[in-house]
This record gives sequence, C-alpha cells and structure tokens, in this order.
Amino acid sequence: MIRLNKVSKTYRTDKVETLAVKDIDLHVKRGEFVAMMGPSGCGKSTLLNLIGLLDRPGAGSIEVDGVPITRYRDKQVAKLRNQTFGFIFQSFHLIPDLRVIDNVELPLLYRSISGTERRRLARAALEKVDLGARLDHYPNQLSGGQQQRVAIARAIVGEPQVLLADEPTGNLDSKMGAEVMDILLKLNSEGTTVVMVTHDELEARRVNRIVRVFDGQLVA
Ligand SMILES: Nc1ncnc2c1ncn2[C@@H]1O[C@H](COP(=O)(O)OP(=O)(O)OP(=O)(O)O)[C@@H](O)[C@H]1O
Repeated sequence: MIRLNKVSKTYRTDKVETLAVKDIDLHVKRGEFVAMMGPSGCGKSTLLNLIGLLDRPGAGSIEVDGVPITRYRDKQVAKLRNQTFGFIFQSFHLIPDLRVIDNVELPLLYRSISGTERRRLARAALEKVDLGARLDHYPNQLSGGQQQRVAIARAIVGEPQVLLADEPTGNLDSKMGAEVMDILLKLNSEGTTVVMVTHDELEARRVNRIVRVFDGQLVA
C-alpha cells in the first residue's frame, strides 16, 4: 500500500543540520495496524509525515499503491493525500469556534459534495465514534477523550484508506486512551490501515506489528 525506498530526510536551520530519517525501507501493507515506537527525537513524527505525504523526502522514493509520487506536483500530492489519508494528532487540532459537526465536515469542503450530503456523512462519522448526541457542542464543552473522538470522526469522514495517528492517546488518561484505542482497533478490523506513533507498550501490544525507530533508522 505505502512503500518507502531508502528514504532520508534532513532538516536544515541556520546553524544546525539534522538527519532525522536515514535510509529507511518500510512497507505498510493494506489492512495492517502498525505501532511506531522509539525514544524522543528519533524521527517517528518525521517518518509519519513522510508516509502521509505531508513532507517530501530529501532522498529515496515513496510509492502509494505501486505508484512513485516523486514526480507528482504539489497539487497532485495534495489531492492524493486528501483521498488516501486521515490524520489524528496528540493535541486534537479541532477548531474551537466551530461546532463538532462543522469540524467533522471540514475535510469534505475540498470535494464536490453537496451540503446535505456533507452533513449526512459527518453525522454518520460522529455516530461511529459514539458522539451522535454531541453534534452542536463546541470542542471546549467536551472531555479530552470526546475531543479526540471528534478528531477521529473528522479523520474518517472522507473514508480514507489509511489513518495516521501521532500519539493519539498522549494527552488522555488511561481510560479515555483505551477508548480511543478501541475505536482505532475497530476501524482497523473494518479494513482501515492504521499507522500510529505511541510511547505506550501496552497499546503497542494490542496491534499486529511494532516498528521500532532509533536515531532515524528502523531496528529489528
Ligand atoms: N521542522 C524541523 N526543523 C528542524 N529540525 C527538526 C524539525 N522537525 C524535527 N526536527 C528534528 O528532527 C529529529 C526528529 O524529530 P521527530 O519530531 O521526527 O522525532 P520524534 O521521534 O517524533 O520525537 P517525539 O517522540 O519527541 O515527538 C529531532 O532531532 C528534531 O529536533
């Protein structure tokens, strides 16, 4: 599904050059649930951003369904990203001034879908994460776990093939974190491929593959 071939990524600032990801080969297969683990600063988020086409590699190539995206223009990459991936972040990234339902509709605004259909899809996504009764709330009227579930609804509303989650339970207590994990596992069992960064060994044990990153490289 997603293949990284000898991918490297260097960040350059005025004074420092950081080789964040070094020469990585990684194949994420359709239907897998991959947990990515490793110490702080080892390159996990960089790797997730590369997999999700949010960033381009400095060297190496990335293939989506066998098609190398190296020669794609930024606009083509953006379209492929929007169609293929849903993103979930540690700090939810909801828009505070928008109601729950409007937050979830956001990714659909870039597609040619009528307002009525957008609302129907957003409602269905919120029902999937058990928040069908909170459509008109604002994010700050919800618990952290509920806010992350809204973020999951927003990530799945466009029916992406792959969900990418960067420490999705990092800001939640263990009970809310387990609820979020339950939802991700359920979506995976229904066919969505999931790649998740986590620091939690217990969470990682619930998924079918653990990828360990150290100093920008994968370790066995
Ligand atoms: N935009 C950036 N500009 C410069 N350096 C960066 C940038 N983003 C990340 N880095 C550096 O690249 C390396 C890898 O960072 P990355 O965020 O991928 O690590 P991580 O494993 O996700 O860390 P954490 O678990 O703390 O989130 C680090 O040394 C970091 O300082």
